[in-house]
Amino acid sequence: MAAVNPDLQSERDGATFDTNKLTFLLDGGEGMTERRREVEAEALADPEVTGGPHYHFMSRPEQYSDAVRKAVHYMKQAKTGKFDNPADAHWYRNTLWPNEMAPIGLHTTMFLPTLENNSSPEQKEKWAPLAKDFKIIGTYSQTEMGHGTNLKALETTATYEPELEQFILHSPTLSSIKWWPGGLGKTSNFAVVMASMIIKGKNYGMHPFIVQLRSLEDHTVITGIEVGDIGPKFGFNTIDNGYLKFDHVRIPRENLLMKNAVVEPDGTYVRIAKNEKAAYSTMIFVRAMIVLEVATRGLAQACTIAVRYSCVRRQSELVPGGPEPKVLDFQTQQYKLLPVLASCYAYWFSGLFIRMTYFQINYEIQQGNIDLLPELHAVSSGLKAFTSYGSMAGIEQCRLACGGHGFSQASGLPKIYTTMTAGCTYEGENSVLYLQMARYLMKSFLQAEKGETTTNSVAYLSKKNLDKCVLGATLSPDTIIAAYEHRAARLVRKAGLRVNALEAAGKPYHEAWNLTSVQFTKAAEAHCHYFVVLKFADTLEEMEDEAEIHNVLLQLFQLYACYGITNYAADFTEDGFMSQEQLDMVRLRVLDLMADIRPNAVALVDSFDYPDHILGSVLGRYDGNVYENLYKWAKDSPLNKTEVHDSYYKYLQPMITGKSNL
Ligand SMILES: CCCCCCC/C=C/C(=O)SCCNC(=O)CCNC(=O)[C@H](O)C(C)(C)COP(=O)(O)OP(=O)(O)OC[C@H]1O[C@@H](n2cnc3c(N)ncnc32)[C@H](O)[C@@H]1OP(=O)(O)O
Ligand SMILES: Cc1cc2nc3c(=O)[nH]c(=O)nc-3n(C[C@H](O)[C@H](O)[C@H](O)COP(=O)(O)OP(=O)(O)OC[C@H]3O[C@@H](n4cnc5c(N)ncnc54)[C@H](O)[C@@H]3O)c2cc1C
Repeated sequence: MAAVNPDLQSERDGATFDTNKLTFLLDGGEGMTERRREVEAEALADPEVTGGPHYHFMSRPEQYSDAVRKAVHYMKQAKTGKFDNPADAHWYRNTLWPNEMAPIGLHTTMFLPTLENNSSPEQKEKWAPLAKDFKIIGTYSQTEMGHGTNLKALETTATYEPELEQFILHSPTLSSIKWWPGGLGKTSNFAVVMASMIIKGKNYGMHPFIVQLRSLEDHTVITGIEVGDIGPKFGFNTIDNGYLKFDHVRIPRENLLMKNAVVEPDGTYVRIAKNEKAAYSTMIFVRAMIVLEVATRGLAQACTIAVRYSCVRRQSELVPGGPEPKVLDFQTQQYKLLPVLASCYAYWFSGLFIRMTYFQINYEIQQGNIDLLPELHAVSSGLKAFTSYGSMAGIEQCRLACGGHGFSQASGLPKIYTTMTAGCTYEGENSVLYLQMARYLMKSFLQAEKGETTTNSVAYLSKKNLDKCVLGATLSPDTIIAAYEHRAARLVRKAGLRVNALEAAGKPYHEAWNLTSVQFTKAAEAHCHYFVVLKFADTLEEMEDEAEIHNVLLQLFQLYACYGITNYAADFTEDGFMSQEQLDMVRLRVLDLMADIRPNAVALVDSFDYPDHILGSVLGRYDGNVYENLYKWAKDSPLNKTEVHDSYYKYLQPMITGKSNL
């Protein structure tokens, strides 16, 4: 391994805490870190994983094809049983497809979970082993060209025919063509298809059906089905997001996944699930996972790259006539990066929380207790929206902080950005999800107005909130939480009262709601912000005695909270809750906290523990040897394969010399 750039080494030498210990906390324990590192090390040593053509120097068809090669490698490994622990599989996949979507990504994240959670026991026994063993490869096909958000308006029909005990799948219009599902275009031979079920002329709404799309012998498309790739996108080059059109395709009655609703042979419809939105369960699962796995990890990688590079990059003067400083020593550079780094830690702890909560509540739901489903739906929707937007903005900030080299694919940042930003749209567009959370907030507000106690994430709505902020220079977590509670409660209340007032003035509820929806999305955002602050504070409180780590995490917590207050100053001050003096103090504390955190900046990103292969960045290399590797990168560019490019002979030569050597 090459020697570490002394500018980076000095940062590591100056850190006040042991990065390994912080890594353990982030991973959920020392044992988890060790196992992750083992899986990554094994993958990194495998030429099938790290070899192959250079991602950025391939065309899109080549990128897809190479991703399929890797998929086959993954499936062969998985078939040996080595990934029976889902976490192992996850680490392996992250190393195999760094910041890329795998062509079989939907198979593992949505197809298999839907089979497992929406099938009857007999169906699960039939389909899950086939999917687990990759004997069938599937995707989750819900969105249509005309509708992704409004699931009640999905047009694909599944019409039951009792005589033959079959459903007939059909795409009646252009807008009903399934559009976007990952891995649908070329890779999958099966899909869970969400279609409106019609029995004897009655529409029972969206239900999941398992449908074969392609032959298991030669991958040819099943008669009556048209399927293909939807073409180049903003990112996601390695995955074949697809379209799918049905022309009266017949499937057996048993292909309706029947955990939540059964259709008997004579066409009698029997609903089993207690909640009519039971068919939406896979979306909750994925939203809960996106917080940590997509939003936070993407941001953590971007922070790693930008912070390391900012300690290697020297530019301009800090002391007149003095040596060029590391750019991270400029206060403005710290202001670009350190609040983003603090938000990354904040999201991380919320991500761990929602992942754990999902499994706890889902277990209850599986036992038949659905009391906490609305809370889970609201929190997972809100956090998905809040963290994916914050990460998208943060990654872009990291790219800008890298100056010109940030614009090069060599930085790794464009790929991280385009992959991550899709998370603001898929699995529920962010505004739509904030509005789902807002429905929950409105209901909770009405409960609180009636004097009822609200619980869980909205417990603060029925509490007596402070009228005046008591935040002082010590920035104690309790006073910070109280300030965020006050802001969220006030915005929720203001929006709720406006709905009531508009209704009292004669507007129908739906109109009053739409006229308040901007306020409500802001209230939902404020609620999520409060929640993320709260979970960060909880983490600090639960930490065992690791004083050095506690100190630096407390600084990050305070920076996250203070930066949030300065960014949304009006929300905290306009009702007289926070004084101008307190706001001024908070603004200055942001600057002080950045100075406190600055010496640990590299250690804080090193603690994310990303191998260079996953970062895929010349700027963010662990060894900091940026310039020699930028030079090498340029030399490897396909345009440099020949001294004179073909286009010269084709176009320039005839113009310049009047002749052509072609
Ligand atoms: C780990 C990384 C993996 C990355 C890969 C991911 C690749 C991407 C895949 C996809 O994008 S798959 C497609 C995802 N699609 C969506 O997310 C669609 C978004 N739309 C919706 O979720 C819904 O349509 C809607 C916006 C929630 C509205 O639905 P609907 O019109 O049916 O609702 P209403 O009749 O208005 O009722 C709302 C009512 O229902 C409750 N509710 C909504 N969703 C759920 C749910 N999932 N679980 C439980 N309850 C739900 C909601 O709270 C309302 O309740 P009340 O307020 O009426 O009590
Ligand atoms: C990369 C990627 C991968 C995807 N993978 C899959 C997949 O594997 N399977 C699958 O089934 N789907 C997939 N999708 C589709 C995805 O789930 C939808 O695109 C997403 O749910 C948004 O729906 P839409 O496209 O209909 O947006 P629209 O709803 O058309 O959004 C357009 C605008 O309208 C606004 N809007 C819509 N409804 C409302 C409302 N009720 N109130 C206020 N504003 C509203 C939105 O906020 C947005 O600003 C994928 C999409 C992408 C980009």
